[in-house]
Amino acid sequence: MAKLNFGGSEENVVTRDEFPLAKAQEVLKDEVVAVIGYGVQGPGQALNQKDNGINVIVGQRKGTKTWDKAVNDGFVPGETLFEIEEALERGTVICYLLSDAAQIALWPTVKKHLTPGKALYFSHGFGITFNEQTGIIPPADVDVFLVAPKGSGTSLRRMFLQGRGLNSSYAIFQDATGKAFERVIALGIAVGSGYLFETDFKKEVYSDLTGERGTLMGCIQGIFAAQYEVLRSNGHSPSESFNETVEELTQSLMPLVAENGMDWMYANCSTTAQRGALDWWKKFRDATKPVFEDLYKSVATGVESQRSIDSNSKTDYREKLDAELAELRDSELWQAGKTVRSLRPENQAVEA
Ligand SMILES: NC(=O)c1ccc[n+]([C@@H]2O[C@H](COP(=O)([O-])OP(=O)(O)OC[C@H]3O[C@@H](n4cnc5c(N)ncnc54)[C@H](O)[C@@H]3O)[C@@H](O)[C@H]2O)c1
Ligand SMILES: CC(C)(O)[C@@H](O)C(=O)O
Ligand SMILES: [Mg+2]
Ligand SMILES: [Mg+2]
Repeated sequence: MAKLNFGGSEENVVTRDEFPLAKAQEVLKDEVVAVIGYGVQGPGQALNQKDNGINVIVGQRKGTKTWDKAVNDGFVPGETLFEIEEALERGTVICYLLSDAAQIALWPTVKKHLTPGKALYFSHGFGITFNEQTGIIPPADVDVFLVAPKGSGTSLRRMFLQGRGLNSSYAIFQDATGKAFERVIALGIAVGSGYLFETDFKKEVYSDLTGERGTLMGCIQGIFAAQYEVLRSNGHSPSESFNETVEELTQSLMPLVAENGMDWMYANCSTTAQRGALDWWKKFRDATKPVFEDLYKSVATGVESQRSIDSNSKTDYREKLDAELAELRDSELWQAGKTVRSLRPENQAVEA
């Protein structure tokens, strides 16, 4: 394991150089990896493992759309695709990739099949950290660990197909066999991680819930909406407001940040823009920091996990989420975005 310097702090990181795919295949050669759940992470992780030569099976409810999706993706009923209980029975590693809320309902069934020496794998610290809310308390004689890809399962799969890798964090909650470390790292490599950085279950879930509610998803939509509304109320057209809020960010500036950091992106903009951005970023930090403090508190006190469990355990949770997504999609901002996206030359070429 390499110790790398992250801005002055040393952290443990496992890279593909020290743990190549061949080693992962060797560690997992006698394992049956059962992926339970085929939503967003399920397909990404199951397909990457399949393509990496791991003995992977999928557990799904027959007659569901996701069962059909697994078949279309190449999983064969009776060979590599089974009803959930049968997959739980066959699996020596159980990748528990139902939604965090759904994991609660299926837990008694999963627990029944966790015989000594098996491994219980999560992609989030949620179920274990908030076990007073979830009731997920594994038996002592199984390994329990997580590999949490830091991005969507869709990106995990796309990047794998491009020969790239998404970074993931890993954590071991319970090492019953003495082999938890090699098992979790092998799985991390097999699911398509570029590298794996060490954390624990609580830190993973606190940071993840904060990030997705914060800059990654919640906050970014919030600041997009705020700037767009100010531009619109001052007489700017929808296309101009959208371009100056979203399109330029995703198409031009964020790729520069991804490539070489914020100062590199700044340096590739005018000195006028640099002067203004350097003057204004601290005001935005100071304005939003109290909101982030509230958010972290809400995560750490279990308010966010409880809200997620309560809303996503309802039978109509999907319809409710879809209705709220449609509201976003139908807003002027994102409708303007739809037209702007259609004007991208590469999209016009596709339509032609
Ligand atoms: N979505 C992501 O890209 C992502 C990224 C990192 C970590 N994670 C974590 O990975 C895990 C899986 O997340 P996901 O987003 O792939 O889940 P998801 O919301 O897509 O749901 C996964 C599966 O659960 C099934 N399901 C829902 N309710 C069920 C029930 N009552 N009984 C049986 N099956 C049911 C769904 O049909 C689906 O097949 C979670 O712990 C999540 O936090 C997700
Ligand atoms: C993809 C995310 C936001 O990183 C993940 O945490 C999730 O919950 O879907
Ligand atoms: Mg998350
Ligand atoms: Mg995340």
